[in-house]
Amino acid sequence: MRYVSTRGQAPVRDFSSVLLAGLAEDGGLYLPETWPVLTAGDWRALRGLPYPELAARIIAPYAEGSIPFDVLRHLCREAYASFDHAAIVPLTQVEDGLFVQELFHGPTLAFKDMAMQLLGRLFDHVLEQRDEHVTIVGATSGDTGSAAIEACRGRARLKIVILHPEGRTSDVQRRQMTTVLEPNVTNLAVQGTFDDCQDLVKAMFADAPFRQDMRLSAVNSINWARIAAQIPYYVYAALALGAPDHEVSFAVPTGNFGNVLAAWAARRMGLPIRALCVGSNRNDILTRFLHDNDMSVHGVVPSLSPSMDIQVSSNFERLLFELLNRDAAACARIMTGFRQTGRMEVPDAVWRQAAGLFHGLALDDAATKTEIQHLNDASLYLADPHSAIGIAAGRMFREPGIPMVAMATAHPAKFPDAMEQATGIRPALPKRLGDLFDRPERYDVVSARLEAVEDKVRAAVLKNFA
Ligand SMILES: Cc1ncc(COP(=O)(O)O)c(C=O)c1O
Ligand SMILES: N[C@@H](CCOP(=O)(O)O)C(=O)O
Repeated sequence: MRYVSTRGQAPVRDFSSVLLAGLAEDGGLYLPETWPVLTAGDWRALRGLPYPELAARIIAPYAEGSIPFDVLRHLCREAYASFDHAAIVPLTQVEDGLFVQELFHGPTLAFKDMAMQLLGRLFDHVLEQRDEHVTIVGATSGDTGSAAIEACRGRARLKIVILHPEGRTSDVQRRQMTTVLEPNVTNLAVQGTFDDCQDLVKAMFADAPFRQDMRLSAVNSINWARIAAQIPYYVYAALALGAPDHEVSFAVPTGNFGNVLAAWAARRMGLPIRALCVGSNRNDILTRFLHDNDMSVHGVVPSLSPSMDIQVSSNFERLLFELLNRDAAACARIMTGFRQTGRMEVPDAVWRQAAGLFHGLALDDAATKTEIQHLNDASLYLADPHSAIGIAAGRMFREPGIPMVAMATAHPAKFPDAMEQATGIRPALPKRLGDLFDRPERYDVVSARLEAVEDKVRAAVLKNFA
């Protein structure tokens, strides 16, 4: 499979090169040149497969020409071997027609492990083949960072530098990152928001000499491989609930728009998905856009669901490119304007298409707590604040006769303070993380200035690859 940039000015690449490149050189995001489409018979043949096998078969067309199928299958088996649940992504029914798919049974207790455990292994495989090293730089609002660090720790050909917004993650999330002391891991606490961290990562990629010298690579969902590895769980849920013979809807708590974009990709592949619903917290730019074509950046406000404290949703660019019929020049123009003004001018026809494709619901903290309480009281289900927002969106847009699957994206134990406020319960971390608060931490605080962050990255690289 070959990949093109949403801004049309970067080289067309294969899967392995897209994996290593992360962000395209023109600032755009890579997308497959064509979408693989499966027939009803193809979907039926996937029913009942163990998750690792299903994942390998769904990802295979995206990796074709780069990663042989046997290698991909082996990496998928390894990636999901350490998950705590036999089903990997179990489905639970919480109400009539409303299901929850738990994506948090991996090593760091959030859905990011679903892709990251595979990406770490893919990086190793490709770097080994090419005899190369890379420096991964990533931005996190709490979960991507620990999942990426866990997937990359100790890998000889990788150096990883993660930027988190100082004081804006939960303590559990921060410690899951900063207590990993392997020499190839660097944590930077940026004096700013997640949007600042993400901007800094993109600015490092835009600094061509720095990008080249440091051999930068990305693990955020700007990297297409992240999205590809998030498609299989939608397929798994849909097949379990009757696809391809019945439609299924999905509700996804949303920040950077990567998870729900993977659901949209599954639909492009021919999976009969009826509704796609996004849930936001008070950082509701996507909901405002879907309701009123108002994609304007307001300041990021802290919430009970810190991983979704995001205003600039990077993956929206991929949807925009598609809705513009892949007009890369128009996409580049709109994205450049957005960067300059903080407001995205989306043509009315494109907005109408987007609003027809996605439903949106925003919950403030009070409504999030009410939803957590309600699920605990009425369904004996303990949902973390992010998952609760997705479940509320699912309930809101559920239709009779169509199963609605809400994505549970994090374990409630990652947010004990919020859970206690909502339910009086402080969920316990699994045994393997029982001493998390006794482990020593290591991180540097840095201002949200490009030169300051580049200096830190340079120092981290020299320290380990010298
Ligand atoms: C727990 C949790 N839920 C939801 C989201 C939002 O997902 P996305 O950024 O893919 O929209 C995130 C962060 O990305 C997260 O960590
Ligand atoms: N919510 C994420 C933010 C980054 O999202 P990504 O999917 O683009 O990596 C986090 O928890 O770090």
